[in-house]
Amino acid sequence: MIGVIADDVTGATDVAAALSREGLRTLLAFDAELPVTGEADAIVIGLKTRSIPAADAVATSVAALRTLRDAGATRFYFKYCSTFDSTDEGNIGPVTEALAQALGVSTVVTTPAAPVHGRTVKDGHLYVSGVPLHETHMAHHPITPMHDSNLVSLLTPQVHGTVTTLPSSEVHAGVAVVRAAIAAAESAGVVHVIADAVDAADLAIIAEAADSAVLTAGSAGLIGAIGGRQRASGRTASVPPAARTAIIAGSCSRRTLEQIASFQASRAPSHRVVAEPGQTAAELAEAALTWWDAQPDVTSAMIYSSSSPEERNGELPAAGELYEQVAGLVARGLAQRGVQRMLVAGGETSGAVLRELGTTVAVVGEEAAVGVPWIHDTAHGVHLVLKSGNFGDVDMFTAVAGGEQP
Ligand SMILES: Nc1ncnc2c1ncn2[C@@H]1O[C@H](COP(=O)(O)OP(=O)(O)OP(=O)(O)O)[C@@H](O)[C@H]1O
Ligand SMILES: O=C(O)[C@@H](O)C(=O)CO
Repeated sequence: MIGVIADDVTGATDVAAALSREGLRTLLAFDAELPVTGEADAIVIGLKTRSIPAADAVATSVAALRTLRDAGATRFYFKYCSTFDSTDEGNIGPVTEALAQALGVSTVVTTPAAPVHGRTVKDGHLYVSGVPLHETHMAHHPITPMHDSNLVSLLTPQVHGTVTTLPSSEVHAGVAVVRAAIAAAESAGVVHVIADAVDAADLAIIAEAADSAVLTAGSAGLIGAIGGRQRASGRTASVPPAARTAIIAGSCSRRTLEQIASFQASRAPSHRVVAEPGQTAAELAEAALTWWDAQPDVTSAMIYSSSSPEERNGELPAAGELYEQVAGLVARGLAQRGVQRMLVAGGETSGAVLRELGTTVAVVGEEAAVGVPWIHDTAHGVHLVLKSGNFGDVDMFTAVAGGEQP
């Protein structure tokens, strides 16, 4: 069985979708330590470790590894963001090295390439739809602004071990050559091998070459290819009810801002959360819920704090954390009001929502967009779409919320 540790919850659903797409029965959990039970080909544990202090991220990830081992996992994957969201302190490097150490693994093949999401790695550089990472909106990310596209330069300050690349010339030479390159890296004491990959065929070669690897790392791309090589017992799907949808957006990624604008252009109601100095999360959430209560009770509606880099200039320090708390409290209030369908935009935002809802496990359903599945928290009766900031078509909010009204 495959065990995946994901550094945020939208990333976890992205992986769960990739594995389900390959026919693997996939369980999704959101607690590092809670035992996971149930028949599965893969278990994905979604954490909220991307932007916390590295030591905490390491401790939580190693705890999740123990949980996955106890559940019967025999090979492991560390899922980080396809835009390599991290800083010089981590957490991609420290977590990879801690997991490797815990598993007795000396060399880890790693790649953020996710061609289905437009992420490719060429000559050790990361591209988003063909544009070098640091020239994209990721340069303005509120938590992990990315100012470089060279993955060796990005990873090296985060790690103790040596970092090298697996160039596309070797990937294209086929499985035997890649296998030999990995073995050579192992002999040379290299810890991190960053693989080039621009399409599914490249990932398939890397996955086959890494067939015996106990630990690999990257985005949903490589693990999807690894999953495609496993025996699959057939996915389970859970269908959300046709009911009004609440959209909660905290992502400030460009695509989310476009989706918000498109939803508003469709004349759907929306409420913007803007914190004034001294206001608490509870007050802001209460105001948002009062607004929600005033909407017609069949209407899908959106509550959002997302804003452009220019708008965020005037924000209070620590605004991000405040807005995450607001999102969580709003979700809890909506669930208490019987709302069964929620779309949450943003990984950190989604983590806060799951925490407030008390969601610890979920069943993976159909994809609302590529890499964005519906998930069903059966314990709390809520169906959720946890959307990575940059994922989904521009009209995704309207598509998820519209046409589903009773
Ligand atoms: N108006 C705002 N000003 C400052 N920060 C904000 C504002 N609105 C939201 N935020 C914060 O920005 C961060 C957005 O991160 P989040 O992970 O939710 O989105 P994302 O990075 O776009 O998504 P993903 O990680 O899935 O790509 C959160 O901490 C959120 O609370
Ligand atoms: O890899 C990605 O881009 C996403 O799964 C993600 O992690 C967003 O938070």
